[in-house]
Amino acid sequence: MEIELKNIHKSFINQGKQQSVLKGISGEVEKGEILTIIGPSGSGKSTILSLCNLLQTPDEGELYVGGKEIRDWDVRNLRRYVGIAFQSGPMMKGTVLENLSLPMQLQGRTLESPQTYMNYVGLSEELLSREAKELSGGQRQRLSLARTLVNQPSVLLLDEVTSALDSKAAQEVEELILSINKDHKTTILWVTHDLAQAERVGDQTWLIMDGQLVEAAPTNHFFFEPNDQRTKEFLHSSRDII
Ligand SMILES: Nc1ncnc2c1ncn2[C@@H]1O[C@H](COP(=O)(O)OP(=O)(O)OP(=O)(O)O)[C@@H](O)[C@H]1O
Repeated sequence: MEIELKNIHKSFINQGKQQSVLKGISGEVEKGEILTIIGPSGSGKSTILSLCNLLQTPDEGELYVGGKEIRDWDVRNLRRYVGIAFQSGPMMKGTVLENLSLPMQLQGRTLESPQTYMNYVGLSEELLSREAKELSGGQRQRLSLARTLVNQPSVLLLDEVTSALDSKAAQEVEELILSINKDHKTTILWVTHDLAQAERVGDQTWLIMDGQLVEAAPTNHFFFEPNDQRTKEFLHSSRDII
């Protein structure tokens, strides 16, 4: 098992009040599997991702990554093992090469053959000397994925990585992610608002509502024959909106 959550709780203090955001989440993700995580806005999906690479720590419960409890991981090693990419593909000031090299630079190393990474994600090598901020949304997202790949992560956490892109770029980035999964057996936890995408790419799907895991099932099963009434209602109302 690559990821295992056992009764995970997480609260935040917001405006002086304690807000319980995850209320006892338990679930498992196998090595090489793509888990799609769906649910209403504010239900706790991104918080689950943030626990898996120690951007946050759980208040209660156990979380195993690669068989090791999250609190036993050295943060720097964990972040090499678990890569994360966000909606906007955030870049620092500087060239594409500087941005791509960042993970190595942080380890005091140099990135060998940046061209290989550029080619892999479908970016021209000529872009290496350009300012990263000048890239289009789709190019930035490709670069952001390339940057996570530099560490050869076993797990990738994806938070709405295609939702800011036009449909062509979104499709291309989606295909890129599927080939990363296939080529490297990377385990992927993929938060998305796009239910059609969750259905297309997932092996397993979770529905999170109000900090609880309402339903976890193989993706086909989840979309065709959901068990829980709340899943049926969520799928129904979301499809109405689309
Ligand atoms: N670092 C934080 N500090 C305080 N509150 C937070 C923090 N991170 C998340 N929250 C709160 O936790 C709740 C769940 O947030 P989270 O981002 O996990 O939801 P989500 O399901 O990913 O939402 P969305 O689909 O809108 O991205 C929200 O009410 C949010 O305000």
